[in-house]
Amino acid sequence: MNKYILPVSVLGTVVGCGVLLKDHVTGGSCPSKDKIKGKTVVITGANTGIGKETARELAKRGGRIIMGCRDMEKCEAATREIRGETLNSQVYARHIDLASIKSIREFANWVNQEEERVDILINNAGVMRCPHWKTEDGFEMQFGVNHLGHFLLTNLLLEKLKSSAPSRIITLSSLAHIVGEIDFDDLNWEKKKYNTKMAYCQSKLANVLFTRELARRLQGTGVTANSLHPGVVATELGRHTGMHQSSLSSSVLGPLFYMLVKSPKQGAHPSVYLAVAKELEEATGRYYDVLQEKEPAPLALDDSAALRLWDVSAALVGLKPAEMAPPPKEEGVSVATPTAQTQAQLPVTPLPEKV
Ligand SMILES: NC(=O)C1=CN([C@@H]2O[C@H](COP(=O)(O)OP(=O)(O)OC[C@H]3O[C@@H](n4cnc5c(N)ncnc54)[C@H](OP(=O)(O)O)[C@@H]3O)[C@@H](O)[C@H]2O)C=CC1
Ligand SMILES: CC1=C(/C=C/C(C)=C/C=C/C(C)=C/C=O)C(C)(C)CCC1
Repeated sequence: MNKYILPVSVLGTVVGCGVLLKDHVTGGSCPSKDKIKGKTVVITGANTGIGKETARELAKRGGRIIMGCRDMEKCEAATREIRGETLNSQVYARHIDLASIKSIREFANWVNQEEERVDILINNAGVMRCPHWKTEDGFEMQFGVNHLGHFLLTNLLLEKLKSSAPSRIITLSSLAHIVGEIDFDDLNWEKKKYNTKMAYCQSKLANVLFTRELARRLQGTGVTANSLHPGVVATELGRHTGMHQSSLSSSVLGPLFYMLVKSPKQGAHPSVYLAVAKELEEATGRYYDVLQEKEPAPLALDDSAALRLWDVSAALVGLKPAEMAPPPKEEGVSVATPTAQTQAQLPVTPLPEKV
């Protein structure tokens, strides 16, 4: 046996437990008690986990909550539960599948037509370490749902957010962004061997870079954009990791994990804080590690990568220049015209005709 394996494992376990304990201790309560009566919240992936607890807390604080989910049975069950508990009747279930451009456009059209305002958009839905699946439009699933889906949704709701200003966009990233890299030559994992962990990390780095470029484009509009890591939270996110199938996990590691990590209710505190706190009304372009503003990883501070990702993402999802946040005035024309390089990134499956 390699003599380093034992000390490295022990050190890894100690550091890992330290991170979990720190999260557990610091995730105790939401620092803001501000209410949001009269405000409308759109939140994705709200039928379970962090999203459901965020929706519940924001409903308690008086908001009108639009829960965007892909499984309507689960979504309606969650809205019934939240309405019953909070006595807030303005909690609604609406269909959105972030793995489908068509579905995202239908959801956004519905919100734009039916809702008077959107004050808070929470890009919460996520998928982690799934097999090498593709979205309806041919994108690698984690990049497609976690980044591209929210990129498109956010842009399609921007006019509504601007007309409701001051308003806020919150995107759930992860500490996992630190190990992520954006492979602009193969965003969809078509050329190299699929690595499901690194695909998740790439998508979470994309969340931070997207937020950075979005905040830059939204300067002066009254719409802010921030991203966050919610801590390590016991949710269904690990459903594709196989942990629940292993007997060691279910007998020993599972219960230990649940004791150490945060509950979904605690995991919702950062999203709620960024959504409601009066003192954060002008905070934008920031990354929060749980409740603390932190500098993200060096790759997440790369403005040219953020701009390039915006450009490629717009081309991939077929977002027209008139539909997206324009670059700041001094830069002139939109950067999102497809170039030879972005064309090369287009999915194998053709985009739907009506985009
Ligand atoms: N839990 C943790 O420790 C951490 C979580 N995060 C981030 O927090 C966010 C919330 O995750 P969490 O609550 O933990 O995970 P869960 O798996 O419990 O919840 C994820 C939600 O996303 C939804 N979702 C997945 N795919 C799609 C899709 N194609 N269209 C619409 N909705 C979809 C799920 O719907 P359905 O139930 O139908 O599958 C579910 O509602 C994610 O962005 C995650 O990356 C970041 C760091 C740590
Ligand atoms: C432990 C465990 C689970 C949860 C795993 C989770 C919730 C992992 C979270 C991952 C993180 C921290 C992602 C960061 O971006 C299951 C599968 C529910 C079943 C039982 C064992």
